[in-house]
Amino acid sequence: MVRVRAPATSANLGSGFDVFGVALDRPADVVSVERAAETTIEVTGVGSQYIPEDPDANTVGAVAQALDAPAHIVIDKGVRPSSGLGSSAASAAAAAVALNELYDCGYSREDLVPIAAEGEALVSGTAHTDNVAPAILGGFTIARADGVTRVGADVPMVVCLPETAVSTRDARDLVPESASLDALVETVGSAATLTTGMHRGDPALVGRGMEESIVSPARAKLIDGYDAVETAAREAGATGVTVSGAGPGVLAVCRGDDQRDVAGAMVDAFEDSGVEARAYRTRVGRGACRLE
Ligand SMILES: Nc1ncnc2c1ncn2[C@@H]1O[C@H](COP(=O)(O)OP(=O)(O)OP(=O)(O)O)[C@@H](O)[C@H]1O
Ligand SMILES: N[C@@H](CCO)C(=O)O
Repeated sequence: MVRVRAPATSANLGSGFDVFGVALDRPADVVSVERAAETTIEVTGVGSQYIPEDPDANTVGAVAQALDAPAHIVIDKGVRPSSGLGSSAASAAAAAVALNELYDCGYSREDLVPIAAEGEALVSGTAHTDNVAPAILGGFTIARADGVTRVGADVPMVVCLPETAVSTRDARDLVPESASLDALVETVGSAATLTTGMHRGDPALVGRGMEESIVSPARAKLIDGYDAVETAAREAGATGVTVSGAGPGVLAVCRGDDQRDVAGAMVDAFEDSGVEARAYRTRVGRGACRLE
């Protein structure tokens, strides 16, 4: 048996829609695989009641098929589905790494990124790689059609998760089909600022670099209390706040000593808006790893 842990991830970071992603040091999924004649799946853990065990409907089934690696697969979910924390990607990334070892397929970590993205195509309609890339490689990743660039980074963050669900497929329908040149210029400036901030481990630059006005404002409307949560997080010291992935999770970048205050302020602001929420104090973390 091979067991692999793959972390939650936050995609987009505002200015990098479908391109940027970070691995978070928690929460995470753990996937165990054993050789079998045909693929079967068992799901336990957070939100498992919402996750299909049919291999044709689960992201790990798509990965087993892409690798031609049938297995009995047990998924222990730590990352709640439809959260904006790359739940579907965490399982797919862990399965890709585990099945690659189980069957000695010999793929590199980079090779496994588009294979794991087959799971994203299954659940969201597009094989976007911005969650599976950091889930497999760790750190901050820049995912393009021609490959992934990884930047090691260490920046404190808070992700606050309201007790509501947003499907990535539905949230993708809200993304505008076109944008003005002004909005594009702002986004390019932000993306460059964010990338430099990740290189330097500078939370102020990363926070400023998340600003954009094309995708996140449209999606924030799906999250009850979003504006109050953003204001509260900034007042508590966050350098930047945006929708995590497709939402409803909200991502805030912190300096470090203010992480507890930011987390508390975000939970309180959600609760003042009538929404239960929990916050994770986390940082940019490592990618999928084998467990003994
Ligand atoms: N192994 C899996 N883990 C989680 N969700 C899965 C899995 N397999 C299939 N799904 C389905 O995928 C959907 C959740 O994926 P979705 O992309 O909407 O959320 P997410 O991964 O939490 O968010 P985001 O991609 O925005 O970070 C749910 O409908 C769920 O049933
Ligand atoms: N880039 C994707 C990430 C979702 O996980 C989106 O925002 O739709």
